[in-house]
Amino acid sequence: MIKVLINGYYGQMGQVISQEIKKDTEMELVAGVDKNKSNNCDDFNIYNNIFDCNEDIDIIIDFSHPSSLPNLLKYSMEKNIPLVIGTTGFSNEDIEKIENTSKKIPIFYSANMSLGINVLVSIVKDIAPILEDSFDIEIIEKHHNKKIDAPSGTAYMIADEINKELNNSKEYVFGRNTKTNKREKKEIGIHAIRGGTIVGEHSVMFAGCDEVIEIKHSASSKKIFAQGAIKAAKFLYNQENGLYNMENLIKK
Ligand SMILES: NC(=O)C1=CN([C@@H]2O[C@H](COP(=O)(O)OP(=O)(O)OC[C@H]3O[C@@H](n4cnc5c(N)ncnc54)[C@H](OP(=O)(O)O)[C@@H]3O)[C@@H](O)[C@H]2O)C=CC1
Ligand SMILES: O=C(O)C1=N[C@H](C(=O)O)C[C@H](O)C1
Repeated sequence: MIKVLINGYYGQMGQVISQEIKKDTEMELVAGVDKNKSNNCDDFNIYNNIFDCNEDIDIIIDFSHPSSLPNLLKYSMEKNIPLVIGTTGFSNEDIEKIENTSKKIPIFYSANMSLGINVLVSIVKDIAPILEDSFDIEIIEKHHNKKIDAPSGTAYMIADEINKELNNSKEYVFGRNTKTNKREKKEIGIHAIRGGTIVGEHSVMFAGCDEVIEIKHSASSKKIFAQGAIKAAKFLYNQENGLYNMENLIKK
């Protein structure tokens, strides 16, 4: 059995992942970490501080908050435990720290663990260079009203992947709000909507003259992310040090 610690255990994702692990025959949840909240549940301990955990852990799954990153990386590195990160809202410096730490332990990082979004990314990467000359690119994401970061990690990931295909020629414009400037060709517009219980929607629009192509992914349950994170954890368990993402998982 692969022994798992969930960081962000009492969060929405932490709870769904915990339920999914309970149904899994190859994995066992042995500890949880969450800020401010600790309860001794029936089967295992929940810690406020990851450094209080001395359990035997095979893999850590993190869906929490960027503030958790320094301790998470330090603990995983000191104990030599592979780490799956699903948290979003990281700064460029945070991403650099993740990259550096992945030279010492295996790390899997993806802002979106669903198969569908990762297929969407590969489609838009293919068509962006064909459409670039005559179509404007806009990304619209919609999420629940409890989401902290905006725009979503996935919206950034989609924009970055498109931009790489276009030789980083694009600039991002977030939520248009101007009375004096019209849209420029070099822009990718990124727009965030927050409301109710929307699980997660991402739409990439290529708007041309008299025609529009819109490619959209809609999540109707958090289970798709939890199941993706569990697959990622099983994949990462056998990997060498390095930074992995959904592309590595899908292509394996
Ligand atoms: N990659 C993917 O596929 C997906 C990524 N996400 C991302 O995962 C993250 C969590 O999402 P979600 O579960 O909905 O959010 P929640 O706010 O419901 O859960 C986060 C949990 O982490 C806790 N937390 C906050 N800071 C720390 C810390 N320093 N150490 C340990 N725990 C901490 C929070 O406590 P408190 O409430 O007290 O602050 C909360 O219990 C977000 O960044 C979200 O964008 C979400 C879905 C899919
Ligand atoms: O906070 C969420 O809920 C989600 N966050 C991720 C993101 O920021 O892209 C992924 C998913 O869309 C759900």
